[in-house]
Amino acid sequence: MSSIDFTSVRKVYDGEIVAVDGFDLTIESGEFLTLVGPSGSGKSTLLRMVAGLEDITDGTISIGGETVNKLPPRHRDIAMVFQSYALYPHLSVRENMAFGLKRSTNLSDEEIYERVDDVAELMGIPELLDDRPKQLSGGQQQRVATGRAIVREPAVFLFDEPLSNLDAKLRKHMRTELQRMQQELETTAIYVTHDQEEAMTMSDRIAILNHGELQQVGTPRDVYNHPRNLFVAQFIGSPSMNVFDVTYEPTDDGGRLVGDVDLEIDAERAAQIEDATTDELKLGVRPEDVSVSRTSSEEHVAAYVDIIEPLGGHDLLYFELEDTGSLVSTEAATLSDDAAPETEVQERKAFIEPESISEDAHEVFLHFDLEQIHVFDADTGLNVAHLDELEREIAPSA
Ligand SMILES: Nc1ncnc2c1ncn2[C@@H]1O[C@H](COP(=O)(O)OP(=O)(O)OP(=O)(O)O)[C@@H](O)[C@H]1O
Repeated sequence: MSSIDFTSVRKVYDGEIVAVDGFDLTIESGEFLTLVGPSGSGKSTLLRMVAGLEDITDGTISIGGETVNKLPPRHRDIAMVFQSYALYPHLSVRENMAFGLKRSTNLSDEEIYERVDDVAELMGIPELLDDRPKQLSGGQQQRVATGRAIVREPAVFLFDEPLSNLDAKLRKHMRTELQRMQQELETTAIYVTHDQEEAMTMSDRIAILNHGELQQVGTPRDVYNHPRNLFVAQFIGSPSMNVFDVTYEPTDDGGRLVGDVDLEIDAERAAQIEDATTDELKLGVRPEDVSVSRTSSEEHVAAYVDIIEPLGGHDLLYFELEDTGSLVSTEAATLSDDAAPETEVQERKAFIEPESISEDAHEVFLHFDLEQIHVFDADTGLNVAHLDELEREIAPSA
């Protein structure tokens, strides 16, 4: 078990392409940390620098307290699992799993095959040990590739999108398997993925990257509920957070957000907004924090039903705002046929059944849960709830 420390890590390719810029992070021993971010944000570069497959332009990376910048990959005590499983086609599963150990340790054949048997048991593949890779399904090959990494008992696992070649169902299954395996072994792991659902379900913490810079690191719940900036807010969560352009107007007992929508806010949030660098703000609200009703109230936003996407367990509903035409998504439970009538959800659902969309009565009123809204400074993208925290970072002695 080993912690991993990144200190001011920077990577520049060809003297001009800045792939990673001033990356600072400590991954605790035994932690499962996922790196997410859009394509080109520097995830693979970071992973490859930990593995020793890429030079570090500036800064240091330490594993278990030892700086590894100049250490060759084979001395770093890491094992990497890639998107392509890279199994040797002419070797059996048993030989594939034993291959690395035979080359890099002084263990006897007997000890090596004993370890291979134990790991095959852990990965649920003992009956495949005599097969060749081409006889295996994608999921089975993935297990062998992971098993081959585990057999080496490394201090650190590095996963580079290991599930992206699998179909959706198998992916979910393997996600659970990898989690179980990691909990059992308690090996420090860095996992790179595009798939934010994978990140949310598997990780102890998630680090979100954009343009080579760390945007936020925290538990899945933390980054979802308290996004530090607009980028994180929109990147994490599916469907994405709804975002509106608004400006702020003070009132006697708080303030109002006015623009695409018009909402009253309390004094605490008003005080946060007053610290923003600009009057231009972005209001964010997650789909599950928007509710729909037929009746108007003081704090509502008038909208029209646009699209209904049935997703099985629930429906995803899209509305167009009456005044501005902005689209808003929200979620509603799908009703079973025998659900009690008169429930609020059923009434809501009945009101927006597709048949009713063409009728005049399809105007609805959206209510935002004011406790759950997020406000961002449009210039800096920062969540106004984090502005004072940022000031402390900039001027720690103040
Ligand atoms: N060998 C290389 N030479 C030059 N530029 C590179 C090299 N590898 C990566 N880059 C650039 O560095 C930046 C970060 O790339 P990287 O592959 O780390 O991103 P990523 O987040 O892993 O992307 P993806 O999700 O598409 O794999 C990109 O601009 C990319 O074009």
